[in-house]
Amino acid sequence: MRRIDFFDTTLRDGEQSAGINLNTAEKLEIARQLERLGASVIEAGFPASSPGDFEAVQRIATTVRNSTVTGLARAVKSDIDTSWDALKGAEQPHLHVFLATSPIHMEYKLKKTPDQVVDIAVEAVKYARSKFPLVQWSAEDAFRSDPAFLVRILNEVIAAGATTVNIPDTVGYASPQEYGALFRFLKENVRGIDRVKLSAHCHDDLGMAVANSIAAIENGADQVEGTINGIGERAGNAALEEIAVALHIRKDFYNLETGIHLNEIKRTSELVSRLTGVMIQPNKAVVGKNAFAHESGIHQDGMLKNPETYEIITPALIGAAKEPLALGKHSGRAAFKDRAITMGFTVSDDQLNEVFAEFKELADKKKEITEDDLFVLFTRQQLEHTDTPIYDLESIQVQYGTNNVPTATVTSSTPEGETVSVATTGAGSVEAIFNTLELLVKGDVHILDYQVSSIGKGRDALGQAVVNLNFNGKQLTGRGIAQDVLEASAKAYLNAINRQLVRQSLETQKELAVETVN
Ligand SMILES: CC(=O)SCCNC(=O)CCNC(=O)[C@H](O)C(C)(C)COP(=O)(O)OP(=O)(O)OC[C@H]1O[C@@H](n2cnc3c(N)ncnc32)[C@H](O)[C@@H]1OP(=O)(O)O
Ligand SMILES: CC(C)C(=O)C(=O)O
Ligand SMILES: [Mg+2]
Repeated sequence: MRRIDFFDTTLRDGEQSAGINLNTAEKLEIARQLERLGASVIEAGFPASSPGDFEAVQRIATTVRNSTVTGLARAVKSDIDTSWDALKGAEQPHLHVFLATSPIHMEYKLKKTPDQVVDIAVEAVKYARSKFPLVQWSAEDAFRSDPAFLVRILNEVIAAGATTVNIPDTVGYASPQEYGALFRFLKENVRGIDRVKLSAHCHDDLGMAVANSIAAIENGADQVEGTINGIGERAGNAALEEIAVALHIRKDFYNLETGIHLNEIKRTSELVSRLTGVMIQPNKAVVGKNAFAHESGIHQDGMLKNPETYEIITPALIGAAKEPLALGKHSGRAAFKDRAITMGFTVSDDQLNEVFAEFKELADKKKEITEDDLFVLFTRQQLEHTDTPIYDLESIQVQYGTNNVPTATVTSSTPEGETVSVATTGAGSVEAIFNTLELLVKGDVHILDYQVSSIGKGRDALGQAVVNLNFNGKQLTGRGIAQDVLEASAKAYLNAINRQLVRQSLETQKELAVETVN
């Protein structure tokens, strides 16, 4: 049976979504889960883009063993060298190098003639192959490129040693029929195309990314690229879970295999949603909370008589139906560790002891510990473990009354090691908190977006706040969780700031290390 490889770019193109920034611990958790999901290739980041991305790619490359790990590079020697340093520890070092081929990108963005673009692409692929056994070359904005020029440059990069060639619809402009026809045309006209892997990479600007990816498969693509939950730049990328499930449910029609473990889909989707802070729309295909909810009487009647009347996918197929062991204040470490592993976390014994103590404290406060509560405990422990001096919220007090001006008082330790108390007012309680934190934090902060939601069900559910802000010119997302949404909001604000402080400290350490070597 013909096999389609799944190339997951959640950690690279997915992270390019406005407002998402994942640190190394978060990226590693997602990468491990993608490995369990059965992704053939995991694009872990863009090593030359920042020290943080370099570190994440390097950690993932040396940790993941059952998926090929790759990183993105421009057709520039220094990007390729940096990527080699990040990826050389991988089981099978793989580089993804790209260069735009459409007239508009070549003329206005690259300021190069088509001849120069061919030369640069060939040189980059040859140089990459002198280091990497596997090199994927992507023709950025391929769909808006001249097909004859695509044939020419693909002939050349394949001759130069590319092992995969990718034909992206970078701006999500294609229709399924046109995108499929382009793949058929390239299959028929490019020299040596059957010796390399042919890949499709679609964006969802017109809502056709999944349909276009499947059209490419129908016309000869060996690999599809996309992200979990379809996250990505602008309207996002093709949602890999939708492609995998569509190929499985319509196996009668497509007769293809993918290597994707479908029962890991739900867990992967939730992990990505929670770590990126990007909620899944309830009616989203496959992983939306309503994807299996039957609400109307006629549908419910049909379901009771025969579930197949209205259900073409079962929750069990994507791993959504498994009932976990209940955890509460009487539970011990064994069940707790088992649940951590089931939920996709990798915890050392020391980490486990630390989180277990927090779990017991929470279990004393709450009737029922839900999977959402546990998720918060595991991620908080992993994400806030840092030696970098940061802001650490000690207490918060908010005075609110319909006839008073809301006032917040915050006490926090600062990166300088002092404990500071600050108070000020705002139009509402949240604004008072944010205004107070603005006085506390050294630097320029602007709030861009703010959302609160409850985690789990019931009156004692935890509150989650997500704050998207600009700190000294950097766009950052912070999350905070607490029993009270006001405390969660303050924590989310400081979490965003602290993430940047940790990132800066990492960059300084890297620079010092380079200076020492030189
Ligand atoms: C379709 C895609 O998703 S492409 C991937 C997009 N992802 C990202 O851009 C995220 C990571 N990017 C970054 O961190 C930064 O853009 C960097 C580190 C790569 C480069 O930063 P800077 O050196 O400041 O350059 P800047 O981003 O302003 O401009 C990009 C430069 O790369 C050039 N460039 C763009 N694509 C390529 C390519 N594939 N190969 C070679 N050069 C390229 C541009 O023409 C521009 O060159 P110019 O400065 O001579 O005009
Ligand atoms: C870097 C390339 C593959 C890309 O993301 C695109 O063209 O959309
Ligand atoms: Mg893309």
